Amino acid sequence: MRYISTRGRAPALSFEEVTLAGLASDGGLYVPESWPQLSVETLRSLRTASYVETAVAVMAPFVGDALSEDELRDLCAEAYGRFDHAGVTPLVQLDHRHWLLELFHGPTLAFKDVALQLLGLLFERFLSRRDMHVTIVGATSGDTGSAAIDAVAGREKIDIFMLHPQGRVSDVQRRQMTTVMAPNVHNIAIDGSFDDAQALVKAMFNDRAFAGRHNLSAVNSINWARLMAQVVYYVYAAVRLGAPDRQVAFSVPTGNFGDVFAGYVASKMGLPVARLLVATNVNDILHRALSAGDYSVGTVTPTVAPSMDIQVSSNFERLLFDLHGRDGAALEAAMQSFETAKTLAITEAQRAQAAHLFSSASIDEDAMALVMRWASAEAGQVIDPHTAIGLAAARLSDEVPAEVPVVTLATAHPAKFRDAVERATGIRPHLPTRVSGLFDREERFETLPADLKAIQAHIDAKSEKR
Ligand SMILES: Cc1ncc(COP(=O)(O)O)c(C=O)c1O
Ligand SMILES: N[C@@H](CCOP(=O)(O)O)C(=O)O
Repeated sequence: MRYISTRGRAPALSFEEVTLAGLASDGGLYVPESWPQLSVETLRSLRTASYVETAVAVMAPFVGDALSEDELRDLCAEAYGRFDHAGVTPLVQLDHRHWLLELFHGPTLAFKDVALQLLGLLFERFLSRRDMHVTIVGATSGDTGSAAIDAVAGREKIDIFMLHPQGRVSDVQRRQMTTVMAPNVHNIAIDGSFDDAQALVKAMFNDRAFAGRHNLSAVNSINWARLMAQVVYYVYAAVRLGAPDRQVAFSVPTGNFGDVFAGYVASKMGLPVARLLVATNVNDILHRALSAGDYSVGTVTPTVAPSMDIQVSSNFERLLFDLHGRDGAALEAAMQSFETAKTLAITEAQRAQAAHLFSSASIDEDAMALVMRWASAEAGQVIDPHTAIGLAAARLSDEVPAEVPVVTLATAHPAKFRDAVERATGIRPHLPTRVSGLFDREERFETLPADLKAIQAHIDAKSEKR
C-alpha cells in the first residue's frame, strides 16, 4: 500500500515511511491511495475472531510488506495484552437498541491507548531497523498525551515533547502525563488552547530545517497509523452485532475528527455502517459544517468534556480530500484560504455527499448531564462526559432506522473526569488500581507561552542536553 498527501505535492510513501513521517512535507495529511476491501465472507468469519485476529485482518492490507502477518500478529498480541479486559474493546448493552463500545480498558483509561500502544511498538520496530532516533512533538487536550507518553516512555530511540493547554485538562489527565519521570518525556503546558498547541505542532513540521534537525515524528491522529488501528474496533463491534448481514450505526464523541474518520474508513472497506453520528460539545464547528456547510472557526469554550474542546479538526481535511474528488491542488487552495480566513466553504453538493453517511449534533452540558443520569439509573452504567455527548446524540437522533443497533463509542473511563461525573450523577468514580498512586507522585513540566520560537528554543536546548 502507498500513501498520498491530501495536498497532492508530497511524495507517496510506504507504510513504514508514513508511520515515521507525521505531517506530509506539503502540509497535508497522508491517506491510503485506495481503500482495501473486507469481503462479506471475511466479515462473517470475524464474528468469532479474537480482537488480535480482527486487528490483523483489518490492518494487514494497510501495513503491506512493512511487516509479515506473523510480525503484525505478535505486535498486536503485545499491545492488546496490556488491556485489562479479555475482549479488549467490549460491547455493553444499554437497552433494546443502544450499546456502548468500551474503549477505555488500556493503560491510561482512554480510547487513545488502542492505537498508541500499537504505535509505540511500531515506532520501536521501525526505528531499530533503521538505527534512527526521532523526536515526537504532540498536542493534547488530555488523552493523546497520556496514552502516547505511556507508549513511548523510556524508549531509547524516541524523545517526546507533549504540549497541553494549561489548566484545560482534568487533574487525572495532567498527572498521567506529568508524573512520568522517564528522561525521554518532556511535558510543556502552554498558555493557550488545544487549537494553539496543535497549530504549533504543525508549524514545527512546516519549519523544514527544524523538522529535519530533530527528525520530527507525530503521535497525534495526523499520523495515519493512529487511524488505521482505530478502524479495528468498528469492525470488531459491528460483526458481533450481525454485520455484514445487518447494518450498524455508530455515535462518536468528536473533536479532532480522527475517531469518526476511522469509522468512515471501516465503511469504505465494506462494513455496513448505516450512519456515523458526529457528536460535539458546544465547540460545534463540525456540527455546523456537516449540517449547514459552515466550517468557520469560533472561539474555544472550555467545557467538562475538555478533550473535545477543539475548533480546528485536523482530520476533517481527510474527509474534505474525498469530498473534493481527491483533487490535492483544489484542496490545497481551500486549506490555504482556510488558514488565513478561518472559514472554508463547503458546497451543497459536498455537504449532501457527506450526509449519505454522516449526521451531527451539538450537545450542551444539560443534555450531557441528563444522559449521564439516564445511563446510571436505567442501565447501571456510569459514563464519562465525552461518552455522554455521544450517547445523547445517539438517543436524540431520528436518522437511524429503528431496527439498526446504535453503538456509542465510550471513549474514556469516568474516573478520568470524576469531578464532572460526580456533579452530574452524585457518583464519584474510583480510580482503577492501574492508575492509583497518581496523586502521591511528583509532577514535572515546563510552562511556556504559545509561541513557536519559545517552544522551538526549548526543544533545541533539551535535545542538546540529551
Ligand atoms: C475522551 C475523548 N473522547 C473523544 C475525543 C474526540 O476524538 P477525536 O479527536 O478523534 O475526534 C477525544 C480526543 O480526541 C477524547 O480524548
Ligand atoms: N482529544 C485529543 C486531542 C488530540 O487528538 P488526536 O486524536 O489528534 O491526537 C486529546 O485527548 O489529546
